[in-house]
Amino acid sequence: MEVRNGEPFQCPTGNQPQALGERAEGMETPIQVVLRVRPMNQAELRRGEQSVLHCSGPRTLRVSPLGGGQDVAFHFSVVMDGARTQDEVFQGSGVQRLVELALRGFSCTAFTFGQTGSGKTYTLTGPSPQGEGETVPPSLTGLMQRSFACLLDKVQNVGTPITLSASYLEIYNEQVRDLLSQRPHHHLPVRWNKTRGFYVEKLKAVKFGTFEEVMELLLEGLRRRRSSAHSLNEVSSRSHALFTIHIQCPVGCPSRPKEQTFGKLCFVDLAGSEKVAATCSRGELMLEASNINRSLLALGHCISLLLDPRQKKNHIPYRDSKLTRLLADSLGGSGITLMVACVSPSAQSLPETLNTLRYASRAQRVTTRAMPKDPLGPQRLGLEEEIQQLRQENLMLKQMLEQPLGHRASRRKGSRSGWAERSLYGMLQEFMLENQQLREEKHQLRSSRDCAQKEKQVLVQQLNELNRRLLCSAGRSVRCPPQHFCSPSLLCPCSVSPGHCQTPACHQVLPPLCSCHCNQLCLLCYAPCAGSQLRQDQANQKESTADLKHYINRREGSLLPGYLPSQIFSELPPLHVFGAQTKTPWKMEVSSPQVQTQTIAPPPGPNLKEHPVKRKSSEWAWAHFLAETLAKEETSGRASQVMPSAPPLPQGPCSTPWRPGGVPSASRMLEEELEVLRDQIDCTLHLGQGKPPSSQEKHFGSGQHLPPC
Ligand SMILES: Nc1ncnc2c1ncn2[C@@H]1O[C@H](COP(=O)(O)OP(=O)(O)OP(=O)(O)O)[C@@H](O)[C@H]1O
Repeated sequence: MEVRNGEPFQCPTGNQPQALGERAEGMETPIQVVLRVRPMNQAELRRGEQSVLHCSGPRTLRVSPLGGGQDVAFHFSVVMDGARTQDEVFQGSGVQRLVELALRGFSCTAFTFGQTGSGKTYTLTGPSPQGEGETVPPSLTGLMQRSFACLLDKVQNVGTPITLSASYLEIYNEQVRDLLSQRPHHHLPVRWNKTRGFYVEKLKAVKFGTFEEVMELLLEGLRRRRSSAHSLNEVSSRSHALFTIHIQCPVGCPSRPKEQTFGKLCFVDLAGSEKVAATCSRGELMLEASNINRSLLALGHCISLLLDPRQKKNHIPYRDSKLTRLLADSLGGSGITLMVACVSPSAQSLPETLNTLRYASRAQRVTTRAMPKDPLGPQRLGLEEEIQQLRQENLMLKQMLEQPLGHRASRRKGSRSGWAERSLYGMLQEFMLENQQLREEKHQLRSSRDCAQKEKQVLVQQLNELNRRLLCSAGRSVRCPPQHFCSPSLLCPCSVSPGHCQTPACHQVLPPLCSCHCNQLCLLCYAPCAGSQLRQDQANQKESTADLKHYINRREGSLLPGYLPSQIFSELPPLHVFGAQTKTPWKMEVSSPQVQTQTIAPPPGPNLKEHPVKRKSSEWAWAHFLAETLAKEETSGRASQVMPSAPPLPQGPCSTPWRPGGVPSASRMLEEELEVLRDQIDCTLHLGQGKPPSSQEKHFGSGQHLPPC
């Protein structure tokens, strides 16, 4: 391959688009590039600018730089200078061949490219109408009008009904507008699918059958197309415009008699690249110029990548702009493309002209694999039917989604989509039910946990109380000698830290454990009990002791003057001393809902009869102890011993005179009396426990402990 100007050069072979059509389909075919040089316009002539472009042949353009530099040659399929008429351009550019290929089902594109004011719109549509209602002279009409006429002429000659329709859109500031719509400012989205490639959704396609109809559509779009004036062009297009004719040929068409074809002929009038400084664009013009240049840059980038076969197989960034998306098929797909590069001969425009020439040189090396628009032929019919079915199914599913759930589930039984839907909704319902069950289970577990915690608190409280009782029982298991009653080594734990709790509420819960001073602590918190109650109890204790002393003296005093009672009372545990010894007052009476304080009826005595205070079990425990001691001493004969330290017998009336030798009978009487007293005490104590005393407990001996509380 020959290399010119540093780039590979493929020698043009005349009317290449026509040669393309004669070649086999599916072959790699380069983009055909026609270069048109417009004549110098009035402004350039007024400024006296020189021409730097020279056509040295039908396919060669030479650029002669100012200052006498070396000429640079560019070669294209066709090169046309400014003297060529519109008809010559149409005849020589190969557009007619494009029309033929479009009728055979190919997707054909002719687009113009160049800087602003270089003649692109002029080449495609001719000069702008000079006034309202003015039409372009037939001699000046562009490639489009001539192509329309050519197409309609061929269609009429085919003899079979061919459906023609046209759409016209512009890409203005990267927004697609329908130029045939009554709402041209409404933006249309660009979509893609496998069968159509990129396409504009909801783009209006208007059927036509005559030249007048299609010209009406063209003029309608041209009127709506955005254009503005700047320093280089009074009527400068500010958008890329795509006018597309859709050609639908039925089966039996001479070109492809066995299949239906869908050809396309698209004319693209690109907005011109421009330097903002040169056009003095400001505001909206500058924004438009920015968008135009950006999209043209994306187009040039795609073309550059399409030059490399490896890149072409990988990824071409068509999505960089709306323009490249809509030209994707024409550039790298199955279309046939003709590019008309327009340049100005003026030396002032040389930099932009060189850019256009380089751009066009690259573009003509891009190849497409030309294929009819509908290569599948009959298979397409089946695909279309399937597409139609899928569309209906899609529509149906959309309607079902809009319906209520229950109604939806009951419908469409037996169909595949209905089965899938039922499965999904069934699973959803199952999950919801399971979720609800788990929530309820969680709630129940929480309730059980709370109950267990409360139960645990109660059990811990009970355990503490049992521990306390156990410790108290352990401290009480060794009987204290009267003189060391509740010695410190045997103190129950509550006595270790007396006085730490002054809360009286818990002091009334449990019965007294024993008669030691641990009894005078709170059974729950081990705090000392209230002082007023202690004083009362001390008083009661004194009275109880006095009553007992009096009772014994009354019965035995005359027989054993000054001995037995005095000994007994000298050994009495200092109940009254406890209160005096301890600074903290003690409480002796403990009551609870379960165990009520038991009153004991004392033996009648001089003071007891009218004694208003009832005896408590703790008090009578003392009496029980004293009586038991007395009985033991009487039995062991200690009663004959005389205690010098014994206090004198109390003096008082005595109904029974004392007789020598009467001690045994008196002892027996006393023993009987003590037995009665013992029974009463036992009964009282067992009543405090809520059970009757056993026979064994009823006759516990002197060496036995007091029954547990
Ligand atoms: N071959 C030609 N013969 C005579 N006049 C021409 C030719 N080409 C262009 N002109 C004139 O040059 C002016 C600019 O042309 P045109 O509007 O087609 O440029 P353009 O490339 O489309 O510019 P833009 O990109 O700004 O739209 C117009 O007045 C047009 O009539």
